[in-house]
Amino acid sequence: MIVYSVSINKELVNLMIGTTISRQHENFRQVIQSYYQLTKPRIIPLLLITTAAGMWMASEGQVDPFLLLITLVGGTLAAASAQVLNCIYDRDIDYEMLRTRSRPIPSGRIQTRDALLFAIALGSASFTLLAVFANLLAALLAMSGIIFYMGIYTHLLKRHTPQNIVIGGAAGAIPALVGWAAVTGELSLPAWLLFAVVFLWTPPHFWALALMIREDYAKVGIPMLPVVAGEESTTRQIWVYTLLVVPASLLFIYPLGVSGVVYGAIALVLGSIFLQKAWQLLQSPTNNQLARGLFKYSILYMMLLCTGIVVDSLPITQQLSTALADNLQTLVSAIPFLPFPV
Ligand code: HEM
Ligand SMILES: CC(C)=CCC/C(C)=C/CC/C(C)=C/COP(=O)(O)OP(=O)(O)O
Repeated sequence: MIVYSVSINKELVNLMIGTTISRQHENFRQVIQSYYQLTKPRIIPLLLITTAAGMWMASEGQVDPFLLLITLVGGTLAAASAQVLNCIYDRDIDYEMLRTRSRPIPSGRIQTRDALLFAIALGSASFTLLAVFANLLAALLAMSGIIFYMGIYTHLLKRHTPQNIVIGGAAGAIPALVGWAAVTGELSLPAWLLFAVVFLWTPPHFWALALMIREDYAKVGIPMLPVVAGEESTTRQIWVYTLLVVPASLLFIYPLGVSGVVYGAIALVLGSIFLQKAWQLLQSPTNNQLARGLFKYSILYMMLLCTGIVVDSLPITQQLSTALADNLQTLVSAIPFLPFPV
């Protein structure tokens, strides 16, 4: 009888220990998940793609894999730090907006003080990694990205002017500079052009989204363009920036000469679709489906444009384009009585 009750008690204790351990395990998993969410992780891959494009262009298709890894990890840490600081600063409005209410700080899963320590740790790790294994310029640029996003966009502009994302968009374009600087240790014209392309792309990217969620912004008094100026004016400005970004993306080919025909073909196709979608939205400014389509496409556009830069810079692509150009020249010169020399 006694033996029987001892064995039951043992089982009970084991069960309780097991439950406690699995509950602790579950809590730990939730804490990690909350810190992860605090960094707004879905945006980071595209920022890194612009960094990678800068690196490939700067190294003419032959990137040192170790430097690539270091720069992408350093860039991730910097972007994560910037996003955590933004989450801390905006916790009041994030609590009010439907889209952001369940973020870790407004939902009470992470305390502000802990988030601040996390942001400082991420920023310090990024600076150290980039300064030690890439170079000081890349590290300082990444830090300027954090300061610009937090100090200029989030603090000075976001709540005060409908031009917030135009000027603030510069923060999102800095990762492209980080990539170029990590390879060369300086910033030259192609790096600034890549910066300009991301900068000009940001208004169509963001305002298309803002058109869909303008009520949320209006509720918390954020003067996003669709709230202040209405749909027609917003779609007009989206159209203007799309008209600027597409030709800007072609300047890599001429006059800069850092990208070739492969990139040119990709940029032309992508640009035409971007213009078509922005034009359609301009014709129907209140059509949410079109706004959603443009927002989604803007992400695909930047992803593929940067991929185009990378593919074009690869030595194999360069060889193929040279061979293609030579063959074309031979073919053309074989045509008799051409009115011009080849
Ligand atoms: C000031 C500039 C920018 C503003 C205000 C802005 C704003 C936003 C907002 C509010 C969202 C929705 C996020 C959510 O639902 O939580 C978003 C999505 C996104 N943004 Fe931007 N953005 C900016 C610049 C950029 C840049 C420079 C990039 C990368 C190059 C980028 C990449 C993305 C991506 C990939 C998404 C989709 C995330 C998902 O899958 O939900 N954004 N952006
Ligand atoms: C080099 C470096 C570290 C650069 C920083 C790049 C960076 C973090 C860009 C973020 C751009 C972005 C998604 C802004 C949205 O902010 P929001 O506050 O309007 O978005 P929300 O409404 O979703 O909170």
